[in-house]
Amino acid sequence: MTALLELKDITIQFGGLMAVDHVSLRVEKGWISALIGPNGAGKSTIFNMITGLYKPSAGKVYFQGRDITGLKPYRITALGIARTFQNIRLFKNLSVLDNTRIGRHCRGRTGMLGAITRLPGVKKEEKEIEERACEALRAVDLLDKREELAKNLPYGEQRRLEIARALAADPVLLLLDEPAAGMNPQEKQTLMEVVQNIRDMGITIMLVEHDMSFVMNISDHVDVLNYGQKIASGTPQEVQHNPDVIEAYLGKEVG
Ligand SMILES: Nc1ncnc2c1ncn2[C@@H]1O[C@H](COP(=O)(O)OP(=O)(O)OP(=O)(O)O)[C@@H](O)[C@H]1O
Repeated sequence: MTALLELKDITIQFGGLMAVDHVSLRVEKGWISALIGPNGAGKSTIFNMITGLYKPSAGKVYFQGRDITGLKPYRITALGIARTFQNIRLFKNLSVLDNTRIGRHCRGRTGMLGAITRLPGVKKEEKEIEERACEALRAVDLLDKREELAKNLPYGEQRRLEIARALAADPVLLLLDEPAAGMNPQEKQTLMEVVQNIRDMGITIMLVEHDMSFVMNISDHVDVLNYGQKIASGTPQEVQHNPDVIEAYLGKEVG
């Protein structure tokens, strides 16, 4: 069966550095799939190749069976892949709702001219954008904060707002880059519930995360990278007991 996302032998070099070295992996529809590995292993670089920010020097990215290698980021978003970034990228002085609406612009039809000239379709589209943005906020449990300015939200909620913005693009696959970074245990618990809720909405999730207990608790599948190479793949339990994985984490307990 065709995987929702499939990387085949993707490779990228930066100067002499092989940042990602012939990595193949699959993400099946409905999974929460994690990509883990020590610092500098190549995890974010893989996200950047999936989303079109970097073009692999070799290998292919397939999404829903279609070759999307090297497509522009906006085309990849339009095909159904949305993402968050490691660092917070909100418009701090805009409301929570407006920040979420921005995520929807890739689905807009009427464009700038329509908005300026107030063509009949615009009002309908604006209403639809607002409805979808509210659905995304509900999914991350922030709907009651929609009128707040983004900068007034506590840290954990700002990170959930970023997820809402990505959700507003109506993704089939959502990529989360270190979603739990910097969160306290309560914020992580809420995030875990939110991620599971999003999966239950039928959206497949791939995440990069350093917090091993978060990863091991939430994931259906884990791929492990070290120095740009894939060293293990399987269920959380399988990778936790894999000697190569234990060694990559320098004997630290994984999980
Ligand atoms: N644009 C770039 N130019 C040069 N080197 C880069 C670039 N992007 C990433 N690298 C290098 O590629 C390697 C992999 O980086 P990447 O950010 O993908 O690692 P990571 O696994 O996400 O690490 P972390 O967990 O610390 O975020 C690192 O050695 C990094 O310095």
